Amino acid sequence: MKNILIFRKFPRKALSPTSWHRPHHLARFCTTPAASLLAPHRCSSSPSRPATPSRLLTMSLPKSDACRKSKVLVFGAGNFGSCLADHLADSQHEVFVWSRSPNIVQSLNDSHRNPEYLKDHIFPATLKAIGPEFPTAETIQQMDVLLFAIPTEGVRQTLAVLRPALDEDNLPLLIFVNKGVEINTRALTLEIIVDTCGPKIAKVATFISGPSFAKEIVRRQPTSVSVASLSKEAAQQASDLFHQPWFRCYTGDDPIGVELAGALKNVYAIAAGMADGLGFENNTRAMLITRGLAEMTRIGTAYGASPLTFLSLAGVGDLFLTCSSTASRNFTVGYRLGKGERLSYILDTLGSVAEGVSTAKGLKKVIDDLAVSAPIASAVYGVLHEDKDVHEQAQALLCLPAMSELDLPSTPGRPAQLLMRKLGMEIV
Ligand SMILES: NC(=O)C1=CN([C@@H]2O[C@H](COP(=O)(O)OP(=O)(O)OC[C@H]3O[C@@H](n4cnc5c(N)ncnc54)[C@H](O)[C@@H]3O)[C@@H](O)[C@H]2O)C=CC1
Ligand SMILES: O=C(CO)COP(=O)(O)O
Repeated sequence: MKNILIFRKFPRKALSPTSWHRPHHLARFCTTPAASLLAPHRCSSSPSRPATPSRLLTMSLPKSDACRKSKVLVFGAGNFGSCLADHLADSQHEVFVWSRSPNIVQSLNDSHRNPEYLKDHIFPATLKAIGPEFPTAETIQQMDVLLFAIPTEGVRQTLAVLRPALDEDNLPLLIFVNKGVEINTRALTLEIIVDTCGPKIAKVATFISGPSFAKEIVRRQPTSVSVASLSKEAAQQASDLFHQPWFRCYTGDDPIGVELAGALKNVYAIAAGMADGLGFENNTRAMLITRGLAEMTRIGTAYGASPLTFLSLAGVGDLFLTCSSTASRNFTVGYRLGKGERLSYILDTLGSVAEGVSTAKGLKKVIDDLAVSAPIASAVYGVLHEDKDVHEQAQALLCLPAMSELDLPSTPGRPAQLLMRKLGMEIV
């Protein structure tokens, strides 16, 4: 598979070695390593800012191209956009975050806080917020990296506005972290990029996905993610940008699988939440995670992704995380449905996006097109979008006939092949 590499090299100065040992906010907040191991870091004038366990602070990364300072623009100042902006600013990159909310822009710039998301967190003073107007072409063209942290339904519109500012011969690194499928078109983000920006740009787009709650990343809890692109070099550069001892990156070349895994696991997290809400216990959750993984792998293989990708951080890693924690918004939606709340009320009061709700709709069309067996995803779709009763759907699932445990489709690959053809590439 031949890729033409057209994005810019990071042209930035090398960081001082100490900056890899200790991100700047920790340098500001931590006094002695022993104190930092035992207690959250304190700022005299502001509330606590918990940080990395001190032993990690003494670890250094090998010197490489990663040690270059990049100019990064993050689209979206929700939970994940803010959290990744925080991480990159702490790694000494020059980071700008764009928000549609004037209140968020002002608060991030004036008090280094996001008034709507990660409210307890104090962001690095070097992080600059811009908006609510869309960034100008001049601003965009100054960036080495554009990072998209908005829900999938907003990606097409954002890229359409952005496209005229992109120069195909001098591209920034383009990184996407959303986890969803577009409802009406069933498109993955890679396909949305082909449609709005063309194949040359899509070939170097990079996807980051994995078990990564924003609220834990800002507390520097060790986290690992999959980083995938059709371009090996783009994946490596994205990994270099993000990789730290507390944020480990693993590269791969199956962006379709990584994207699908990230989108699908949200639907199974809703199923696991429903089971919890209905009062089922640990055996049931383990069953849902395992059978959910089997379904995800079947859908992914029928789509043309590698089945192995579903065993990655983006696959089983994220599935396990979101199916087993009330910190997951998707799990919470399911839990509240299981407890009898109405979906419209849950979504009105959730305060943040749960992508599994819209993905279940797009996914249903994908499952029907591929004629693949996905009873759990279909049951979730029934509750969310056909107003079916959650108890009845659970009962119907439990009454399915016994079946073979490992059953992958024999003729995999149609949608991925079509997508690769749009990209002017073939699956090898
Ligand atoms: N929160 C988390 O821990 C993680 C989230 N993600 C994914 O990242 C994506 C964003 O999630 P969160 O930041 O958590 O959601 P959020 O609900 O906290 O924030 C979303 C942000 O995007 C903005 N937005 C929504 N539609 C937009 C549009 N059309 N144009 C521009 N901006 C728009 C919102 O105003 C908000 O600032 C989702 O796809 C999610 O699945 C991925 C990994 C972890
Ligand atoms: O994807 C996530 C963590 O990896 C976040 O999950 P939720 O969107 O369900 O909160």
